[in-house]
Amino acid sequence: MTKPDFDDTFCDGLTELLEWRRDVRHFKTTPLPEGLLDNLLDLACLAPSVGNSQPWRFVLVEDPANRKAVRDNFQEANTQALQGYDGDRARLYANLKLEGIDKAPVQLAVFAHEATEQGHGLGHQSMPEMLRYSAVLAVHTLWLAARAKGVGLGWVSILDAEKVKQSLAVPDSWSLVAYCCIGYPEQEDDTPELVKLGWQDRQADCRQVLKR
Ligand SMILES: Cc1cc2c(cc1C)N(C[C@H](O)[C@H](O)[C@H](O)COP(=O)(O)O)c1[nH]c(=O)[nH]c(=O)c1N2
Repeated sequence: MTKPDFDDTFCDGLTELLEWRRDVRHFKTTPLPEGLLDNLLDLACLAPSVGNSQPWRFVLVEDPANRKAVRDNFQEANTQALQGYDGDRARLYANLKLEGIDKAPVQLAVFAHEATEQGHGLGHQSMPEMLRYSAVLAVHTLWLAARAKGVGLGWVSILDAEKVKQSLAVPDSWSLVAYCCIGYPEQEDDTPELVKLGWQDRQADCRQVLKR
């Protein structure tokens, strides 16, 4: 491959991509064009991984019964989560939409294969969580690649992960990292929904670095 030249125009575009990547919960039902999901997954697989283990495992959730199981799972976990809040915070939480499982045309569960032999154990023997972190990076790469094509992704984690594993009949050695709702967003924004709805502002001092 010819070495690319990441010129200023590219860098400005990359900045905009990072600024305009959103967690999407409101989707159009329009399906993705043929081949686009495969293309996005190919790009996700370019993510870095501990020992080059590439431990991400993708499950495309298409069966309506499985989608319903995940939706029911979310509703139960979300009801429990709500009980952890009181007063105004509880009222605010109850009004948040925290998943797009109802409409997203593509639903993708991402797992980390915790027993993979790929990578020969390099880099995660003392820190086993590195395999899960590697799968997280695949999700983030997918998130950005999707946004670059105008496709939104919403990460759902308000779930009982073990029940998701059972519903989708995946191997025991896989752990759930993300349940991704994917599709065209109803609207685009440069501000996170949780900021707009008053749940959590962006930190003013997010660049604060301790020096030791
Ligand atoms: C690990 C992890 C897990 C979740 C999320 C993100 C990440 C990184 N986010 C999305 C999260 O709320 C969102 O990223 C922030 O609010 C910031 O908004 P933008 O992603 O910048 O739009 C998320 N959102 C949601 O509505 N339901 C969820 O269960 C989760 N879970």
